[in-house]
Amino acid sequence: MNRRSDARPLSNEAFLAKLRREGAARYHDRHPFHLRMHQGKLTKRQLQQWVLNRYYYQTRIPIKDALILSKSEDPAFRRVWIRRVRDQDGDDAATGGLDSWLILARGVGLDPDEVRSLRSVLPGVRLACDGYVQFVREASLLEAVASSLTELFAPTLMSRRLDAWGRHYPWVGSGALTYFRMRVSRADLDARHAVSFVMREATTRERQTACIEALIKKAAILWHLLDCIQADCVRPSANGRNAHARFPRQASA
Ligand SMILES: O=C(O)c1cc(C(=O)O)c2c(n1)C(=O)C(=O)c1cc(C(=O)O)[nH]c1-2
Repeated sequence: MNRRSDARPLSNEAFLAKLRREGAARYHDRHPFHLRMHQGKLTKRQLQQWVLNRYYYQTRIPIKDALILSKSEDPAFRRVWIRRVRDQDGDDAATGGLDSWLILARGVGLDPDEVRSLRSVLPGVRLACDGYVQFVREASLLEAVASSLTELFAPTLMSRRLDAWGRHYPWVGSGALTYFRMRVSRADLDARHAVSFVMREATTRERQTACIEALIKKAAILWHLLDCIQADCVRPSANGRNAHARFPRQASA
């Protein structure tokens, strides 16, 4: 990694191209668990395990975004960024992203209260998501914003996911997929705002390098989350069938 302070900053075009290249190469759309999901190869229980564990990630998002808010001295920045907290928490108890995720949980046959309780979240998933919050807590505002740039790749993944779920898992029902539908445009909007901030603030090569490293770190966190889910529920058992360890309660209705 080039840390020389006399290296000239990349142009915005070259910097953004490098962010895209480094991020895309590591983004979790390529993870074997996602590939299996998109090919329709996940069982109902594996899909449930993903939904249950990913909820923990969702609950960390508004917390890390509140940390980012607290790092900014700029009302204009905060005015835009605070929308991310509201997007997840909603204006009331039934309108936010977290609630949409619980509708998804019910759609895949899970008990939303069980999911909300977080008590069945895998330890490794907890560590990965807490690692994201910890990173943002300790990072500069610029690095923290740069770490959100995995969202550059999220709209394409959401569209692919919507298509795959409609095709391969029709039993889930289209109404349960509102969260993904909503994220296609929201992630795009969020990423655009984050990109313009990063382009404006990363004025030296060192800062640009720190942004790229932050994005790589975040991509690794998302990847590790899926590694944990896969290790728990996709690993082959001795007789060649998938093992389903420690499974949460099913929805009663
Ligand atoms: O389902 C996904 O694949 C996925 C990926 C990402 C991402 O790429 O960071 C986010 C989300 N979902 C998401 O729902 C979300 O709210 C979100 C916020 C952030 C962030 O870092 O600020 N990433 C993501």
